[in-house]
Amino acid sequence: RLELKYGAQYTGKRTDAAMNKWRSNRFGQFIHWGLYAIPGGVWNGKTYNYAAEFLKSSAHISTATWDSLMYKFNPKKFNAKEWAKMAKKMGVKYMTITTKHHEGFCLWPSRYTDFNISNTPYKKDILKEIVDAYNAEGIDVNFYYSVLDWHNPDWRYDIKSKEDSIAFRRYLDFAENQLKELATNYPTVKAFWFDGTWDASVKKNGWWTLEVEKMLKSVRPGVIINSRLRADDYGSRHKDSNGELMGDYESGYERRLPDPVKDIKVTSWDWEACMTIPENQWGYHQDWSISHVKSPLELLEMLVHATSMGGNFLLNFGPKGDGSIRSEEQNIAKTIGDWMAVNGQVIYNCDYAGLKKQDWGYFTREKGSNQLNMVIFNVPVSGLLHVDVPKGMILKKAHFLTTPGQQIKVEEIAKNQYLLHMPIKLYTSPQVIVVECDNGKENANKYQDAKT
Ligand SMILES: Cc1ccc([C@@H]2N[C@@H](C)[C@@H](O)[C@H]2O)cc1
Repeated sequence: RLELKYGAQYTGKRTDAAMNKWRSNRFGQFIHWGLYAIPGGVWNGKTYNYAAEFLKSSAHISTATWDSLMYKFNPKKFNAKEWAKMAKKMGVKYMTITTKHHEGFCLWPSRYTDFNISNTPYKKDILKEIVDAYNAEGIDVNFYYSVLDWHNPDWRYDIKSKEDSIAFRRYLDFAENQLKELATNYPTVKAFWFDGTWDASVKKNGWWTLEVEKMLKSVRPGVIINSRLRADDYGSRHKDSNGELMGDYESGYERRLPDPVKDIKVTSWDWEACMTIPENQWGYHQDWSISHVKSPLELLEMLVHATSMGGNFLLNFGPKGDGSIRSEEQNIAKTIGDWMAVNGQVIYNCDYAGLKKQDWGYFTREKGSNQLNMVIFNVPVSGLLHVDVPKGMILKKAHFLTTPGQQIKVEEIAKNQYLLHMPIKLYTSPQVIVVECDNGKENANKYQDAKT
């Protein structure tokens, strides 16, 4: 093991109330909203297929031109309460919003830069309106903050000279001041989601990433920090040079999920996957015909997949420049929300159940419960749902979550193997079966292993 000054500060999962709430939330709404939402991926009549929040670079727009978009930011259709109501109906328990993305524009009236909401025609503290509206709906609010900042002249991608290190040190002070401002002025913030930390300049300043984590936790005790902020003494990110996870949860899954077999080890730490609805658009893009747009059921399966592996799922919305939410996103919120209203108990406060992944879908289990949840996406033509149980686990009764009176046949077919007999019919939404189980029982060894 290497002696590290800026490595992981603890090992294992945090079990304090704030982290237990973060974990039990499971389902969150990501919101990417900034000046990039105004052009929405189109510049001088040309559509750029790359991520809309990168239009400044994909369309080679000068900083002066891009920054002048600030004078056009005046979301006439913005209504924080409507956003929060839609999120509530979708069934999210938390929301993470871009306070400042790579463009450097701040949604809050920061006293450390004029490139902020107070100098737009909108003027008001839009971040406060959003935080208050979501909190009023009982939804926790987390802040995304990009360390990478295209606007601030002190930003550096690498440190190649004395001037670079002097300028970048000014930048790090600026960023730390902004973060302290956010943690102080928005006291209900529950977590910070850092992005834009992959460049050499940040990797060479691992000390700063630990200083920021400590500062935020002293200003806002219990606050949760993602691993993506952190670099250690040797520039190792997310996990330190001893392989220990830094920050409070792993945030390496972006537009992808851990494999239920190959990546099963993620079940031993906290993690979150963030996901776009199109193939790769975080900010609003006018033309979603340029890539696959995930259906509500595809996204719902990802949410269940994440819960089944003990992780959170953060689904991204990109509001338009005028503050309205596009119809595809409204539809997804409604469809997922309708399912969550009936089946949310197999997501909220649920975790990895400890069983082997099966083709028909996913297992989840509520902490300390003797009830096993089975969420079925792929109904077998036989109607027979195969279950392999760990040694000592016995399956007893089962029923569809929505029809507790109607038993589903549970048949033990071999040592630690069961079949559940699912009625064969057309199902048009993911089905949930709850199974009463006993642990720590010795199975009657009535099954003979073959000799080979
Ligand atoms: C190469 C690359 C850089 C930054 C990103 C940002 N991280 C996501 C969470 C979004 O904020 C995206 O703009 C994505 C890809």
